[in-house]
Amino acid sequence: MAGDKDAQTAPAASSAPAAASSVPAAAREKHAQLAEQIEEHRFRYYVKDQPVVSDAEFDKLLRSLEALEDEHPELRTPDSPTQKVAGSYETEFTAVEHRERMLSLDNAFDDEELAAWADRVAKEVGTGDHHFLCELKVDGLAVNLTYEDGRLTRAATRGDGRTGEDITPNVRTITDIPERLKGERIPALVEIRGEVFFPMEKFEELNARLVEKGDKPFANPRNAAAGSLRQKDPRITATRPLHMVVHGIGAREGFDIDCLSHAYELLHEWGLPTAKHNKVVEDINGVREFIAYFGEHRHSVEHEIDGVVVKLDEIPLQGRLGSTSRAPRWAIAWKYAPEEVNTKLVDIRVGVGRTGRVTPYACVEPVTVAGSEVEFATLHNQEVVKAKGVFIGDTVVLRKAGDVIPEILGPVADLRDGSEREFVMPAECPECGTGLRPMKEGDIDLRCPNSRSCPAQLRERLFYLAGRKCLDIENFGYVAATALTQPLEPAEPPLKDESGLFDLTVEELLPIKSYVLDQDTGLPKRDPKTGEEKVVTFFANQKGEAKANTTAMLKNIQEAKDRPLARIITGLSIRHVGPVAAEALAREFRSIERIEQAGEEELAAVEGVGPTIAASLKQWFEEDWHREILRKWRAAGVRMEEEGAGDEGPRPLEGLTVVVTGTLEGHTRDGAKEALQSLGAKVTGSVSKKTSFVVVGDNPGSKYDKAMQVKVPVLNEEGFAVLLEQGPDAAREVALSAEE
Ligand SMILES: NC(=O)c1ccc[n+]([C@@H]2O[C@H](COP(=O)([O-])OP(=O)(O)OC[C@H]3O[C@@H](n4cnc5c(N)ncnc54)[C@H](O)[C@@H]3O)[C@@H](O)[C@H]2O)c1
Ligand SMILES: [Zn+2]
Repeated sequence: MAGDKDAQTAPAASSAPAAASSVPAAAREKHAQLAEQIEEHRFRYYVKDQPVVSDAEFDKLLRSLEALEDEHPELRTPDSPTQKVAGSYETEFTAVEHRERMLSLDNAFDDEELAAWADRVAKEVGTGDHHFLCELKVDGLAVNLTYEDGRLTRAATRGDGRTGEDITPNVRTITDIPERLKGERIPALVEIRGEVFFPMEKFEELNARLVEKGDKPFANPRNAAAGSLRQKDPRITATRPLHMVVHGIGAREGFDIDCLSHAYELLHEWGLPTAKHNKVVEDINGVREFIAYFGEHRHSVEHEIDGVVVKLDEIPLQGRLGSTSRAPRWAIAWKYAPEEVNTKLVDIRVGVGRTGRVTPYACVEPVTVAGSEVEFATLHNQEVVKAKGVFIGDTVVLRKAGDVIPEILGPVADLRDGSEREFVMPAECPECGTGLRPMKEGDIDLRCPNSRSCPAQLRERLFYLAGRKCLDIENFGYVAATALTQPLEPAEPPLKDESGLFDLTVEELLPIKSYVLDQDTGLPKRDPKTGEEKVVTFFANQKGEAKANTTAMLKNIQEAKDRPLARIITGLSIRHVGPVAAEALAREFRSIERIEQAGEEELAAVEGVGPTIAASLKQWFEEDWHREILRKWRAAGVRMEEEGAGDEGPRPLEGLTVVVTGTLEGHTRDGAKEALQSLGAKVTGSVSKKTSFVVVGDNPGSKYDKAMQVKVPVLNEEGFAVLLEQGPDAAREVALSAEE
């Protein structure tokens, strides 16, 4: 084996140039170099579980080698990396032979290659009926499970396809994998192939644990799966949340099957973890649909996927197509655009948000991933930075999944040279210099407590207030927010907090000169030509008159006074009070004044509010300058009440607290709620002694029992109508009361 391994790391030696070769020396040398690099990467990937390049980079190397061999077929010797499944390495595990070879897969990188493969299949299998089985390509590591008379007797990694590593004790710790198959038609022998994976949502936790112990964190979940499974001590494997998905069958005895898809059904009955999303389709269009569908729903699958594997479903036809030394001809892998890339973590800086939260973020060497260029990635808080085990200067794996904001998965620890340094959370706000602190005991997040005049917080608040979720003021973006709160000139900004927003005059705006700040970093943008910080006169034109946008902005600000109450509340940037809570508050209290007057418990009882938000609201109203904002806005004519709140009809149910449960005929749940609320009742979600009535429809559930327990009057459909039409006294008379 040792000799074998040497040959793996120096393939050029074994394919020494034949004297009369027509291949130019340069091409030969290039080939040798590429082959060596590839073998090195494979070793790091398969044996050390610590690759130093991304899969995309690796695939590119392999493709270049293939291209070179296309050009000079003489270079395509049997020991070229293009012809082999992977390396045969000597490792800490006992080597075991697979009964049937475990192969890799050929790739299709575009529709043309996919269609060419489907055509080739059709040609080879003749005119007969055939189907394509579409499977998801699970991103993990391949294992081979041998079951003899239904008992798991061995588990192995893929290795070079013929010989793998014996990892039986480790695999026995995976709960998905049955020790014994159950059910009928259990064969004398069957090799089950599948992919072991590590769930994304558990990944951060694992790295945090490793870092705490002083061990190297993993760069991504795939490496975590491989590294967890390939542990010398299976007790360590047992602590890792590994799962498996079955994706193939190897050698078998006493097990005749016509289609792979049918075989999976049987495997499922035996208790094996088969895939949930497989689909048999008629033709290449069906394949395309499957690929397109999961391209869009990639992240609603329970494991990471990096593509789709298309297989000929009919097993006899698979046999007719056969395999190359590396891959079956009856299957092909379609790879989605990679979501993970490697890049350099140049720096970690901190940004200050609208509620004062100070968030570290990563500045990386710009890379393109999932179609867009990424320069920054959030790191959430100082604990997350520590838990991820990343240092400034590290090469890191950056992930951008769908619409999700980019994140750093982990460091490529094997590339460290000692120059990397740990991130230290600053003690002071980068924008106003105030000392940072947690707002209450136990908080991980550090905040800048200077919420009124910290320029970053004010700028962010104002930008949010003018934004879509709140006042939706057109022509009022990040530059306007910057210019109004921290201009270069004049020295006094027009706004020192948001109280004066509706009193702005055009005269105040015209002289303003300001930087253009980058929203991601809060730093001034620079002119690409001169390298100097950009300064703009944002509101005035060259003649010193108001720009059309400025006039429009001022007009839009005035119009925004009439936005619905919930949007005004959202715009106050009260901690924890997002649009949903603001809606609930507006619906329940119908005016800012009533919210201010409400007790903490009363606030907390509102569905969608709760104790955290209630406490935060109370705190907010305690600040003088917050109340000043409300006073000035009110004076400027901003709507502080729900429409119709002042002139509504009688509120006969004022003071009542009602719970609605089960389905009521003639009302939706919300409809019933609104009817009650419009008459002044408060509607809550949980029954207590303070509840005035519980309205029950069909299938009322536990709230009904609770009502009976605490002896709250219960109203059925009819009782509910009485309550709405005749009020609480009449309703009490028709209530179903608890049996004494
Ligand atoms: N970053 C690196 O340094 C490095 C080094 C070596 C390999 N790699 C990566 O490892 C991957 C491994 O290459 P490979 O040769 O195994 O080829 P591959 O991953 O492209 O395809 C073969 C493998 O896919 C897996 N698979 C997942 N779902 C499957 C399904 N439904 N049906 C069948 N098989 C399924 C099987 O384990 C099979 O062995 C590539 O993505 C490559 O980029 C990376
Ligand atoms: Zn600050």
